[in-house]
Amino acid sequence: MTSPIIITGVGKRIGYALAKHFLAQGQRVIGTYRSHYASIDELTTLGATLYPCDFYDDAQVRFLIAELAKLPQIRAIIHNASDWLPDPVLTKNESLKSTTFAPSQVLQRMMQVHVSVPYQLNLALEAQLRAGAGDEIGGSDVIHITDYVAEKGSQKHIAYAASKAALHNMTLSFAAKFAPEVKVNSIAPAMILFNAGDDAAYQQKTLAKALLPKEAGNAEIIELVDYLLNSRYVTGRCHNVDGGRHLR
Ligand SMILES: NC(=O)C1=CN([C@@H]2O[C@H](COP(=O)(O)OP(=O)(O)OC[C@H]3O[C@@H](n4cnc5c(N)ncnc54)[C@H](OP(=O)(O)O)[C@@H]3O)[C@@H](O)[C@H]2O)C=CC1
Ligand SMILES: Nc1nc2c(c(=O)[nH]1)N=C([C@H](O)[C@@H](O)CO)CN2
Repeated sequence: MTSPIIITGVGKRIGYALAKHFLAQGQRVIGTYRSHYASIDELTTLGATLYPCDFYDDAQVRFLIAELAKLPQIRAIIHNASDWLPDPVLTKNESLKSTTFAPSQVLQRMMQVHVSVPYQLNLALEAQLRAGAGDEIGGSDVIHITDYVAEKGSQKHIAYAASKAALHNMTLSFAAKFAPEVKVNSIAPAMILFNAGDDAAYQQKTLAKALLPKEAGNAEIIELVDYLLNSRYVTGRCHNVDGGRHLR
């Protein structure tokens, strides 16, 4: 039985595509999901081991960690799960415009899903990651999927961007802590996949932000993950997949 690759947030889009990709390679995949879609049943049928876990629920996180800590070794952890929460809109006449969460709740949630849970999983699974390297320097991996806005900031997703910046800072710390067996890298995407509600005006405005105005697609992430997993010398770095947004 091969050492598993753990992927968080496999229910849809990039996480789902990553899980399918590794299953097709014959790789053992362990995934976490929050909402149950038909994709979850499909991944189970394809042989994935899946754990339901809402990262906002501490009891579910504790159970997930306890289960994963039973593994003897782990080939890689890909921290993909993410909640793209906008900042609440406040007006001087209202303490809080009709929005779902207060500012403190938005920041707490962003730090929980993008920082606290990856931090807890990395610390809890250090021994398994080192064992997963076999006898090879750089033989196992942690990948933090951040966001281009971690370096640029965002006027409408301040808490989200700050939490992604914190996630990348953990790449620096864990890369030093886990070497030489384990490589730790960030992948910072920009425009990979639009969402169903993104209208033509939004899409045109967003594409125009990059030198290469395109919706990159899952393959850009999958191929970079494969490159990092096959490397034995790349660690502690951020790998941008952003169409040259920084030069626009
Ligand atoms: N798509 C893009 O263009 C870009 C993506 N990225 C990053 O790439 C990664 C993948 O992106 P994408 O596939 O679009 O992400 P999505 O937002 O489409 O999916 C994220 C996954 O994480 C899960 N998730 C969200 N909140 C929680 C939670 N509290 N507990 C457990 N799971 C949770 C979601 O579950 P559920 O289905 O229940 O909501 C979903 O399966 C993310 O880290 C994202 O920030 C960065 C820049 C651009
Ligand atoms: N968890 C998510 N994070 C992000 C998403 C997403 O759909 N889910 N989407 C983006 C956008 O594509 C943005 O990069 C361009 O508008 C950012 N993060």
